[in-house]
Amino acid sequence: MALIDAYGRRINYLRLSVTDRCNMRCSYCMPAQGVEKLEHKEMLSYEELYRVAGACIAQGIEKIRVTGGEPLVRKGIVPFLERLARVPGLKELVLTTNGLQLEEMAQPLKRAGVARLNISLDSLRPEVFARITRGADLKRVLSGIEAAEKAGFANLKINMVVMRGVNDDEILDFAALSIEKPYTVRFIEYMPTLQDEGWNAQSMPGSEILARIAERYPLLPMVGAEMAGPARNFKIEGAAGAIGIITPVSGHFCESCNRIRVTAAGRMRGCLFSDQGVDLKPLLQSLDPYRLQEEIRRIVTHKPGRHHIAEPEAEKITVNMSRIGG
Ligand SMILES: Nc1nc2c(ncn2[C@@H]2O[C@H](COP(=O)(O)OP(=O)(O)OP(=O)(O)O)[C@@H](O)[C@H]2O)c(=O)[nH]1
Ligand SMILES: C[S@@+](CC[C@H](N)C(=O)[O-])C[C@H]1O[C@@H](n2cnc3c(N)ncnc32)[C@H](O)[C@@H]1O
Ligand code: SF4
Ligand code: SF4
Repeated sequence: MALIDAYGRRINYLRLSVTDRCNMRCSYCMPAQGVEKLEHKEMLSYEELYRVAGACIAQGIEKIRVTGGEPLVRKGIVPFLERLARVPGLKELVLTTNGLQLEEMAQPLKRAGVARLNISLDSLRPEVFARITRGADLKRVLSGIEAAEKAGFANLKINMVVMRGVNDDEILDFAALSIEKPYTVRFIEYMPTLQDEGWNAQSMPGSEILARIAERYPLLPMVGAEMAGPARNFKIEGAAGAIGIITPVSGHFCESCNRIRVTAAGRMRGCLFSDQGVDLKPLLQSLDPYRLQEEIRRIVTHKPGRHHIAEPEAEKITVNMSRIGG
């Protein structure tokens, strides 16, 4: 079965946020005081998440990315992933993490059947990293990345949100990382999810990021893989890894969007930047197993064509990234 939306886009990728809790407080993701936490009963249980994932896979989802908050802080995550990885029809189970717990968890995640990891890392300088994350220890994340490599995770992706005046002076250092290491280092435009004053001044267009890298290193364009996310990829000649640019603000990739989301509060939504969605909890109580599948199809049918975040006259909505999962 295939899920096709009103714009003819094939939806085969689910981003599943398993918790709103996080052991970092990145400045671009949450306000300094943090965000109001969900109560445990407001979140889906693993059993419920498993049923939602199963219903999505039965409808045509082939790739699930587990995210959060920080997915690795939820107790029992490894057995849950192990069970999820075995659902027939699921081609790829992948995870996005801040890397803080990978030193201990990389091997168990590999054994559980997680195919790939994307790791967020916004600075290679301890003080800058601590400032952006409001206190996290860079060393632990770097050891976590190493542990992931040792555990056998190939094609690690490193996600860097570029912020002008904060970490843009490290763009070339991150690009150089892709020369030595077989990682795909991805530069992400800062999105106005918090509607914070001055985000526009900090958000750096992908074209400028690319130009800075291309000035120093010749870049070769690469072809995108099937079920790939939103990045455009390049390679520095002779590099072990690759470079990706994700431009949700300056050049949105909505026309090729292939995803739906489930938030930590158990809402399925069609678009990162739209409030439209459905509360899955009552559907999971229903005795009719087809109601959940019908609602998944309805969300896909009504999926918005695109976001309008870069348009000054558009309605401004605050997007709680740690609940939605990015
Ligand atoms: N605007 C927008 N941004 C997205 C979307 N999906 C992911 N992102 C952002 O892209 C960045 C990277 O996301 P990841 O969690 O690594 O997922 P991905 O890029 O889909 O990963 P791959 O499947 O490995 O390509 C994060 O900043 C996300 O918030 C999307 O559908 N719309
Ligand atoms: C919400 S986090 C959840 C997973 C995990 N905690 C992590 O940080 O990788 C998922 C992704 O969203 C990205 N993100 C959060 N807020 C963002 C923003 N305002 N602009 C761009 N990317 C953002 C993060 O950099 C991260 O790569
Ligand atoms: S959810 Fe991810 S991006 Fe948000 S504060 Fe936590 S580590 Fe940072
Ligand atoms: S903003 Fe919405 S439509 Fe555009 S790529 Fe993201 S989820 Fe898809």
